[in-house]
Amino acid sequence: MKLLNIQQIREWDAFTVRHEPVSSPDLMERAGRACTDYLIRHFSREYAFLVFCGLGNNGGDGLVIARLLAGYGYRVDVVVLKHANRRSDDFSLNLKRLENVPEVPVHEVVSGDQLAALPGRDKNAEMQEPDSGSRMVIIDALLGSGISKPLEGLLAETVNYINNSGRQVISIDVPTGLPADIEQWNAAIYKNLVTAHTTLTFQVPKTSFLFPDAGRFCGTLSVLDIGLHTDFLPGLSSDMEYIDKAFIDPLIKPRHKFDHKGNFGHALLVAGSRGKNGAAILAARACLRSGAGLLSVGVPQHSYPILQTAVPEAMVLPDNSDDYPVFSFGPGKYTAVGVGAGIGTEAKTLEGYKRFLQALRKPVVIDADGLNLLAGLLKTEPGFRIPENSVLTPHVKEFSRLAGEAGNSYERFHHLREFAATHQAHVLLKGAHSCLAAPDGTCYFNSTGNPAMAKGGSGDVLTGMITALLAQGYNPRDAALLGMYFHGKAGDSAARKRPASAVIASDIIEEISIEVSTA
Ligand SMILES: NC(=O)C1=CN([C@@H]2O[C@H](COP(=O)(O)OP(=O)(O)OC[C@H]3O[C@@H](n4cnc5c(N)ncnc54)[C@H](OP(=O)(O)O)[C@@H]3O)[C@@H](O)[C@H]2O)[C@@H](O)CC1
Ligand SMILES: Nc1ncnc2c1ncn2[C@@H]1O[C@H](COP(=O)(O)OP(=O)(O)O)[C@@H](O)[C@H]1O
Ligand SMILES: [K+]
Repeated sequence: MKLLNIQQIREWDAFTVRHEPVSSPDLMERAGRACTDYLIRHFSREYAFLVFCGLGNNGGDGLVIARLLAGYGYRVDVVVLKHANRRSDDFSLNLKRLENVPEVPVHEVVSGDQLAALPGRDKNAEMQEPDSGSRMVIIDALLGSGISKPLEGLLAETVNYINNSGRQVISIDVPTGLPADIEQWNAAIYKNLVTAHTTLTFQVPKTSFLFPDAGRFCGTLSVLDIGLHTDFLPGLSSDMEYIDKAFIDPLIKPRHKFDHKGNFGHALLVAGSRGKNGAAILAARACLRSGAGLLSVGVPQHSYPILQTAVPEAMVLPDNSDDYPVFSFGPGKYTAVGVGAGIGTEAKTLEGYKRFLQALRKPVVIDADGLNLLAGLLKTEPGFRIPENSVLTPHVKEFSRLAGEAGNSYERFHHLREFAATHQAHVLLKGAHSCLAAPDGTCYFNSTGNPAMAKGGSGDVLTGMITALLAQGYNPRDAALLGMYFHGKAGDSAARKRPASAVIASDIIEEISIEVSTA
């Protein structure tokens, strides 16, 4: 899915109105309907809703949601915040429609002192007397993608009220006060924003949601299809993609009846050192679960029995050293290589690693200490070149060793693009929305994964997965995208079986399933 800026989303909206055709109020109805469907799936009628509406179209969405929820028998109160004189036509129309639903009280707020009189203000009383009222959820439909400046006055006070309410907050389209385009975001200026538990956004994620500094205000993100006209998309230019099932499924190559292991490549992983054999084991298991035909693992000698025992499906290639790898073997006959997880940064490792990379003519994934050593090589040896067909998988700290520190996540994104282009490498910056930068400047943001994966060893699993995909003949871009997407998906499956804090990297491996899914 292409990622668009707000101007493009507005044009898409207008295109849909003209070409479907659909009236603008009907499109708003559709948006409100999609949110309501989500809400009734997630909340029983024991919950009540307090819907905060601004005077623009985001507020209009809130009014539709309130009307529809009431139709399903939920208790709903609406707060209309009179923060300006103007109101949008579709807002006015929906306020009129709500007049025909007498069971939904509408509270007009013109000044901050009225906030204290709103329903559900005393959460503690409700907790002590469970029968006295339903659990209340706040719907934030104050402002959406239309914000033009930082919030002040009544809007800022209301945002503050919402954030301190102790209630679950669900933002419609955009958390109020957050600029939707990352170019507009500036943490020093935008200080009054809703911090949502969930954001229900229309059609596409907004770019600011994907960067940690700004995206942290969104909570869990849910992208709702409101049926904007797909004919609009081919004519659009965007060098940012959001990777979802529709993008990924066509990339997957099927297996055929007469296939044999020789068709799926021979991967080589060079990983682990004394005290870090776990990295080699995790990468090796993940590699095998991701479809490599054969796997050899190059390890220092003390690791030999450990690997043979822990991963019987893999062959083990003992190095000419006891504690850490020195790359006494060459890149040889292998189809693809994964290098770096847990190898350490000893001088002898660096020496062997440099020779190894210079001789390498196969696709390679470089991770962890492999990246730290590479950062040193790029600094001390100006002529040193990253091998062709490389996929680099740094986390933020590793990336800053390669490309320098950045002041914020958007600046880091520019460094990422620049680095991928300069070195003609695919660089996958890991995080909540991992981002793959391709040498041609296109950036691909991941949609899968969750905080259960924030634990040592998750990255080693990703290395093993991408190595396997390269070994099977996927080009570096597709191997990195499939690895990134299915790694997150495996993490999501693992997190459905256990609390997030209890998920470990081995659980992610158990859930790896690289296939076209029906769900
Ligand atoms: N295609 C789609 O995806 C669809 C989108 N839809 C919905 O439309 C929403 C966008 O609606 P929108 O353009 O009316 O803008 P919205 O966010 O309601 O606010 C604008 C109002 O707020 C004002 N204002 C702004 N900043 C301010 C500030 N700091 N302080 C004070 N005032 C400020 C601004 O005033 P102005 O800047 O013009 O003076 C104007 O009056 C979108 O998020 C989604 O929910 C769906 O209904 C259908 C399909
Ligand atoms: N909050 C999160 N949401 C989604 N994915 C996450 C989150 N935290 C970590 N991950 C994923 O887990 C992996 C962690 O990798 P890394 O930091 O290299 O860990 P390690 O080196 O300890 O194995 C990355 O692929 C990252 O995208
Ligand atoms: K909002």
